[in-house]
Amino acid sequence: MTTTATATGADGFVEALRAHSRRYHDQHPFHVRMNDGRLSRPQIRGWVANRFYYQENIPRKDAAILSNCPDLEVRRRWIRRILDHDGTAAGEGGIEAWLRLGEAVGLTREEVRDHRHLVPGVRFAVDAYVNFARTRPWVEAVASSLTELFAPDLMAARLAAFERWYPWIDPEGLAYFRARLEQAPRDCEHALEVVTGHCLSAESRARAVGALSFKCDVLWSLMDAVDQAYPE
Ligand SMILES: O=C(O)c1cc(C(=O)O)c2c(n1)C(=O)C(=O)c1cc(C(=O)O)[nH]c1-2
Repeated sequence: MTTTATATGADGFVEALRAHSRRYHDQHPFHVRMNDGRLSRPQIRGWVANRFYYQENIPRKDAAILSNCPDLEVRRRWIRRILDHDGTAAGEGGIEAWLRLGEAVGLTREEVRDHRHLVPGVRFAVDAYVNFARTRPWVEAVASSLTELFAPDLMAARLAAFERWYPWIDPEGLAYFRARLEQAPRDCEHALEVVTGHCLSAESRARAVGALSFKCDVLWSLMDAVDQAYPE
């Protein structure tokens, strides 16, 4: 990508980050087919079961960022992400909402939780993301979360597509995506504030852009693995 070359001035930096929308997984052929209503029930089920591994690892990724972050004020806000996914009691939170999505598409909670459908490429992609957050400087890990800048448009399109093309899925099962429509903009506003506040040199900006590029690869690889496992 040529985007790293433009990661110099403050405006150019944000522009270089936003330019990654061109590499976002909304353009992956599997997502395109999903939003065009062209996926079969087994394909939808395969995606939901595999994406669960991403969902359950997001809070572990965020805990890794917290453990590496020396800034009290950042931690105070970042911790909210873990609570959003884990909830604060049984029956709450994003992971629970994803399990309900699983039930709505015809999967038992057990078969989603025990990873029997999880394919190696999805495991590798998600594990790479968690390892990145554990081992890279925390600001880079924050930058890698910025794919969420592009997520709300995809969530809105996905909600509309599911209601239109997949009427066999109980709309109540889509609550996870509705919640993300509000959570993602709040989360990425904070992440962008952290990244623009900490990355002041050309070098640190290039590293942040590189981190976002890596994350685009994580999401794309995840979709490649699902696409290959559940062919048309
Ligand atoms: O369904 C999607 O397309 C999608 C994408 C992303 C993303 O762009 O990383 C996230 C989510 N969903 C999501 O639900 C979520 O909680 C989330 C957390 C993060 C992150 O990197 O911290 N990304 C995403």
